[in-house]
Parts: sequence; C-alpha cells; structure tokens
Amino acid sequence: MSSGGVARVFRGAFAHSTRDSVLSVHPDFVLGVNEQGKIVFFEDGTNVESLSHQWGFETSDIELLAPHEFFMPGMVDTHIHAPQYAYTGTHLDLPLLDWLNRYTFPVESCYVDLDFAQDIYTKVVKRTLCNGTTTACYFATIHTEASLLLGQIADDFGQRALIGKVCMDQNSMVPNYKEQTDECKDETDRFIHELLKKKYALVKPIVTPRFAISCSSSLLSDLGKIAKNNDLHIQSHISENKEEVQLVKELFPDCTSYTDVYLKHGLLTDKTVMAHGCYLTDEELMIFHEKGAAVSHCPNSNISLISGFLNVRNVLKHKVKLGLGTDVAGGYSPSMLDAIRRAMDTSKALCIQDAQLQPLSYKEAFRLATLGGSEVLSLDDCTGNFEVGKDFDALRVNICVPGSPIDLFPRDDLEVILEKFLNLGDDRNIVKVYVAGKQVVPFS
Ligand SMILES: O=c1[nH]c(=O)c2nc[nH]c2[nH]1
Ligand SMILES: [Zn+2]
Repeated sequence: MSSGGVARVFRGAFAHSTRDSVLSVHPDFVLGVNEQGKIVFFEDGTNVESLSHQWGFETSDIELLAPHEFFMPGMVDTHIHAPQYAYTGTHLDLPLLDWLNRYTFPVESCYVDLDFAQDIYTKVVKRTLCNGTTTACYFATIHTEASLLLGQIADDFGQRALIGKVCMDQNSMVPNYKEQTDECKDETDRFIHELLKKKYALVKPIVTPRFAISCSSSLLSDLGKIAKNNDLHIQSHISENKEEVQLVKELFPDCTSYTDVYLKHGLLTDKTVMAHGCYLTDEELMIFHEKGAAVSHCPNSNISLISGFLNVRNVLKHKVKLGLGTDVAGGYSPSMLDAIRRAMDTSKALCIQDAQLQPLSYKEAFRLATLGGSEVLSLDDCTGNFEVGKDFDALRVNICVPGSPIDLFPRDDLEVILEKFLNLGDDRNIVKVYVAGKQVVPFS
C-alpha cells in the first residue's frame, strides 16, 4: 500500500466494546493500520474518499470484507497454564488439591526436559492463537529455562503474552516439585532479567506465586518486593475451592482473609490478576477495588473441578476489574469462546438459585473476553478494542466458511451474526488473526 502512514486498510463490519458501550456494532466502517501495527483511523465507510486523500492510499487497495464477515477484537485469556496443555481434556475427576497432587505437579515437574517443553508449548501457543487468543497470561512451571522457552515461542508466533515462572517453595505431596526459598527468589530474578533482555515487543514477565498454600510467607514477601522494584504484573490463584480457603486460614492465622494474605505480602496491586475468586467476600472485593486488583473468571475450570460458581454480578457491582480465563487444564477447553459460553452458563445457574439475579448477557460476556481482559492485564492502553492509537489485535470472522457450524438466515443482522458466532462458532470461523497489525493466523 502507498506511503503516508497507513500500511493496511480494511472495510466492512466491526464489533467491539468501548468504555461506554458494552457492544458497539458498525456494519460499514473503515479501519487503517500503520507500519507499527497501530490503528490510525476507524470511521464510517462513507468517509472513505476523504480518508484516502488524507492518508494517501488508493481505494482499490482496501481489503473488503464479505457480507458474512466481520472483525472483532482479539480475545484476552487472562489465566492459562501452558504446561497443563499436555493433559487438556482429561483428569477432571478430582477436586482441586487432590487434582494438583495427583496430576498437575507430576506433569509440571517434567518441564525440566526442554524437548518436552518445546513440543507442548508450541502446541498451546498455536492452538490458542487459532482460537482467537491474541493475548495470553500464562503460568509456566518452576523451571526458568522452560519458562524462557515459552516466551520465545510466543514471540516466534506473534502472540502477545505475559509469562510467569511459577514460584513455590512448599509442596509436601510431591516434594521434588518445588524450590528452596532463596533459589526460587534468585531464579525469579534471573527469569525476569533474561526475559526482559530479549526485548520482545509483546512478551513480558509476570511475577507468579502459585497460590498461598504453596508459598512460604518469606517467599511471598520476596515476590512482592521483586514485583514492586521492577514494576511488574503479578498473578496467582485465590478462593477457588472451600477446602483451599480453609487451609489458607490455617496456614496464615495472622491474616484476616485469603485476600489479606496477598495484601500483607505486597502482592495486591493495580497490576495483579487473581484467578477464580469464587468465595471472595464483599469485604475482600472492596479491597480488590481499592487496590485496583483484578479477577480472572475461569468458569470451565470452576465447574470441571467442582470448585464453585463466581457471582460475576457481585464482582462487577464492586467495580473490580474482571476478565475471562480458560484455566487450561482445570478448564478443559483452550478456547475463549468456550470461556464466554461457560461464563453465561454459570451466571444462568446462579439465576436458577436466585431469581433476583440478572443473567450475564452475551454482550457482557463478549466485553469480558476482549476489553475486560485487557483491563485486567492493564493492557487496555494498547489492546482490547478498535480505538485509534491501540494496536490492531483482531479476528477476521467468516460465518460462511466451508463446513461452518453456523447457518445464517436473510434477516440476521450484525448483532445476530455476532451472537451466533459466540454461541456456535469455532476456529474454522476465525479465518485470520492479527496481533499488533501482523497477521499471525494462518501461520506463515
Ligand atoms: O485451577 C488451578 N490450577 C492450578 O494449577 C492451581 N495451582 C494452584 N491453584 C490452582 N488452581
Ligand atoms: Zn489456574
């Protein structure tokens, strides 16, 4: 395309969320992307002539979408365990703590083997990208080298990612899967500095205490300091299952709540994302709000491990930042479309129990999977929707691909098409994926 600051121009239907609107649909818009992958204009299709003069492109160079196609923002998986992809879709017969001991820790301990890591990590990055996850917030394992490898693979395939080397110095059930406290702190420092040294444009480290049960108080404090000194993101788990909440109470008797454990150790900041939160009290949600900390709602995992139901309405009422996570492999699906569907199912299940509750709409679930996720990861200045100045992270969706699981009818408008895609679509309908303006699916 001609010079003048625009590298690609698309024209067709767009759907996204904004700060003020849970769903904004534009049946005929034009969007321009510059060489740096940033959106430089996003306007009504009737402005195309003046835009072509202003930005110096030929209208014949515009990429036109078909009537059954639309763009939506790439989805943000705010919580996924890359190593657990090795057994996704299996091992869902035990509650959380038994599940960790029986299946998760033995598998995660294998990532000392970099060939094994390379295979699984390549597959999880490719699978999530094909399913429309343009940004992923990953847990890796305790192994620094394999965690760095996950960062390299995400960078190679062009996925935006936060990568966490898992920190744990307590593990009575699988004692070979933990580190000594000092070693864990030193390796976390090394991981952060090695990853930052790579200067990947879209891949950054995130401080990752596994959860309060597998970390000593001393390790939690060290990690709080590391995050503060390096201005880093933090991720962990909180209040997923009743047995876990009870054990945390016993392990940290000086703390008033599970939230207080992380608060006291400097781990609850405006760059913190905590997965699950099914049993957070209103007082704890108020602390989340005050600190600007976020919750990752992982509905597939919450049901699969029989953990609990997160009341999304109550989280939103407390103005706590909220996004969706697949939580592979406690959640059996790596697709954020599944997370959207399970979030709506969970909300409806809660409505069966309480007729006063308002179910989550598909529009709200769409927002959580896109803009909400970007807010959770404090990346909403660069991704989450099609605002000018943000990176072009987008899915080109085609409802009428061969073998499509969706049928369209003449009266289906853009909102109906979007709703059908969210409820019925899959990776066959996601014909192209862009991250920061670069086409990353189909793979080059
Ligand atoms: O769903 C979960 N998956 C995990 O790997 C994990 N570790 C601590 N708590 C956890 N919850
Ligand atoms: Zn998890």
